[in-house]
This record gives sequence, C-alpha cells and structure tokens, in this order.
Amino acid sequence: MDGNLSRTINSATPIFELKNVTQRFGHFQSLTDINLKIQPGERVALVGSSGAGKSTLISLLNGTLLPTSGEVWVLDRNLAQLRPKLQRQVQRQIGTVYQQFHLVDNLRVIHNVNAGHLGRWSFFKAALSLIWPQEVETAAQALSQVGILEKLYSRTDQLSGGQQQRVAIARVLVQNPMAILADEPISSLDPERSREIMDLLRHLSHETGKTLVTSLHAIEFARSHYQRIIGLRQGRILFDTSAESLSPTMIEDLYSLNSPSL
Ligand SMILES: Nc1ncnc2c1ncn2[C@@H]1O[C@H](COP(=O)(O)OP(=O)(O)OP(=O)(O)O)[C@@H](O)[C@H]1O
Repeated sequence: MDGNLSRTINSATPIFELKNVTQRFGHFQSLTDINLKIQPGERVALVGSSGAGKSTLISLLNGTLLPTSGEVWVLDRNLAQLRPKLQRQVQRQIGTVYQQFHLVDNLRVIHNVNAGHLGRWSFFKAALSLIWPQEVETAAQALSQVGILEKLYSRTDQLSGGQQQRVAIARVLVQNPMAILADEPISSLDPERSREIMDLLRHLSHETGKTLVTSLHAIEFARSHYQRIIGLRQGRILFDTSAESLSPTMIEDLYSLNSPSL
C-alpha cells in the first residue's frame, strides 16, 4: 500500500463509511440520507429493483462520483477533501468490475490485464508494455487465479462473456486493491457462467481477505454468496442484515410496488 495511506490504517479502520449521503442528478434524488460502514474483509451484496440506487452507491464508493451532500470516507479519508495525488492513492485501493466488463476489445488479454497497473506505472512503461508486455508473470498469475491462463495472448473480443468477465477480474487482481466492487457483474451472463463468476468472486475474497461489495439482481446469489445484504429501495436503505436473517417479507417489501410494511 502507498506510504501515506498505510500510516493511518489498521485492521479496525472501516474500508468505507458513508455519513448522511444524498445524491441528486438535477432535481432527481437517486440516494437519500445513506449511513453505512463496511469493514475490512466483509462480503456485502447490494440488492434492490432497477433504479433503486445500487450503481450510484458503487460509484460513490469508488470515487467516480462525489456526493451532493454528506461524506464518503474511504480508508479513513474523506474523498471530497483529498488532494488529487492522495485521492488517486486511495482510489487505487478500490478495484471495480462492471457488468459490461470495460475491456478494450481489440487488444490481447495480457494488455487488458496489465491495465490494472495503470496509475502505478509511468506513462513510458505503459506505452512500452503495449509493444513488449511488461510484468508478464504477474498477469499470468492473475489469469491463473481466474482459471484462464491459456488465454494470456488471445484477442479479448474472441473470448466468451464469462471469460471476458474473468479478464476484468484478473485486471483487478493485478491492481491488488484492498476492496473489490462489482457492479452487476453477472447481468449479461447465462446462469451457469453467472454461478461461476459468483463462486470466483467469493473464493477470491475469502482467499485474500479483500472486502467485496457487489450489486446484484439475483437475490438467491446474494443470500448464498454474501454475509451481509443491504436492500435499497427508492434510494434509501430498507434493510441491512445478515444473509441468514433475510426473510421472505423483507424480499417482498424490497420489490413490491406498494409502500413496504417494515
Ligand atoms: N448520471 C445520471 N444522471 C441522471 N440520473 C441518473 C444518473 N445516474 C443514475 N441516475 C438515476 O438514479 C436512479 C438510480 O440509478 P442506479 O443506476 O443507481 O440504479 P440501480 O439500482 O443500479 O439500477 P439498475 O439495477 O437498473 O442498474 C435511476 O433513476 C437513474 O435514472
């Protein structure tokens, strides 16, 4: 971890803390008064209907969005108050995987995996790597962890959706962040590939102790693969519970078209 950051962080420091966070887009309020703490090593699923605010919350956690009001603290730093250099250091500790993978299709897999080094590598090294791939061992190890080592030099657009999501996860592993965010990582995959990616994310988080926060539509995976489940409804937290305590009534209320009975 970067020196500046490691001096203030210990195992009890929350990875994420949101204090009275509200997010508006024009007149529309996407999140309202969110208070939330996520500790190191937790596996948290964000669930809720379309438009509930899950992706907005993920964008606040990785700093691509700053809140309209309230505070987002990542690794004990208020993101809105950081100088750009320290903000980048904090953001490097958060890796994000997206539904649409966010890969460069016409590049070979190794280059997409090595994109996990960007921000740490110099411009020269990054440019050189596009001609002579750098740190091949690290990329190979990450691909091996996600089970597709043989695809190291394949063109990315020749891979299946499930394999491309594995490349995106390998890129995050190379980045070696403290927390992994996954924004609907299985929405464009078939049921079998979805299960494989869910198993992989759970395994990686378990093996490495990395915090994992995933937005999901599939409530059954939230239950089976995560310890803690946060239900968002119309931009508010409806429940924040352990997976074992999630009841059918809570699920019904989360998705019902009427006001919840909780
Ligand atoms: N950049 C933006 N500009 C305007 N409105 C936005 C923006 N981003 C999100 N919204 C709105 O905020 C609300 C929450 O969106 P968000 O994408 O966070 O929901 P979600 O729970 O992730 O939904 P889905 O499951 O469909 O992805 C939606 O009504 C959406 O239209």
